[in-house]
Amino acid sequence: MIIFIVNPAAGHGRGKRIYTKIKKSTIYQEVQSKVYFTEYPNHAEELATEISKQNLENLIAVVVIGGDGTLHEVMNGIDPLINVAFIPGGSGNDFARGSKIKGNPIEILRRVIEEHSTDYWLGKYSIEGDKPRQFVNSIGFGFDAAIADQANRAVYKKLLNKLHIGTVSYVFALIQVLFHFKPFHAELVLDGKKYIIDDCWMVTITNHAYYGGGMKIIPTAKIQPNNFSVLIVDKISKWKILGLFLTVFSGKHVSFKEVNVYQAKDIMFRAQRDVSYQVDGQTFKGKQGYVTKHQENVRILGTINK
Ligand SMILES: Nc1ncnc2c1ncn2[C@@H]1O[C@H](COP(=O)(O)OP(=O)(O)OP(=O)(O)O)[C@@H](O)[C@H]1O
Repeated sequence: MIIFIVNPAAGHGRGKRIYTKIKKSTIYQEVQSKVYFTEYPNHAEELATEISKQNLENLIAVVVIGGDGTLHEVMNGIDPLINVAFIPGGSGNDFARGSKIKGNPIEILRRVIEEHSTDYWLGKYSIEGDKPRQFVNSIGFGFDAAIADQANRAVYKKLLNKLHIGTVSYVFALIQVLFHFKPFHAELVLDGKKYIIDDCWMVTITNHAYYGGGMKIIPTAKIQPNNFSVLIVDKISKWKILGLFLTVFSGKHVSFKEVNVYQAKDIMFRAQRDVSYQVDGQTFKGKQGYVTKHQENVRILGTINK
């Protein structure tokens, strides 16, 4: 049996269109299934929690159709022993890029039924000592999160998304944030080693290479149990940060002298003031975060086996 959790609003209706297409396929008729549609923010998490309480012996996987935000919610509600699959229907879809989920939705569903899988290690994070939650792709503090925050709140985003040029809203937001952003003082502890960052622009902690809808934020980042890849940008000029965002799609930005990449499993971040941070694309404000790699793996179905 397969349980679908569909966010009909993801990707401006793409989630719903994908499920409609799947429903008409022959492979869908071959397998017993149940579907839940999300109706509001955090509903996917509630549904995943409910599903986890049911004793479903013949469950192959919970298949998420939506964006990275929906997957983030499901991962925070689901029992880690339940297999999860992801059919990208959002606007960013970085998890699909990072975990090699390729092909059209029917092909992905076929691989789910054939139980092609990849092990995946989530990140665990706690902000200001709050109850830990999990992230799928990345958590990042500073300039990039401020851009995402600005874009998420901007009135022009909806319009540009409708015109299918949503990325342009990030360019507008980048320019807006660039004018008023002030680097901050931060302290970072990577596996016990302390780093003082005087003019910190951003710190990003990732489970795989992709971010922000296809940017190769840390090109060398690999899915693995032991470490995150951590990117620090400091002491950079406003002009050069523009250059950084132009080269991030190719991954060439990591050769800038202001960009440093580390590997670490336990990370403590503390800024001197509240800064923007993003978790799997959702933006917030905070000062202090603790991030650690999840010990247990989850099994992601529908991937292209390596
Ligand atoms: N029925 C609904 N109507 C409106 N919003 C919803 C609904 N169901 C869920 N949501 C919210 O939609 C938001 C966006 O979902 P999601 O991140 O999956 O898609 P996306 O933003 O299009 O894709 P991506 O994160 O890959 O860019 C989530 O915050 C989720 O809580």
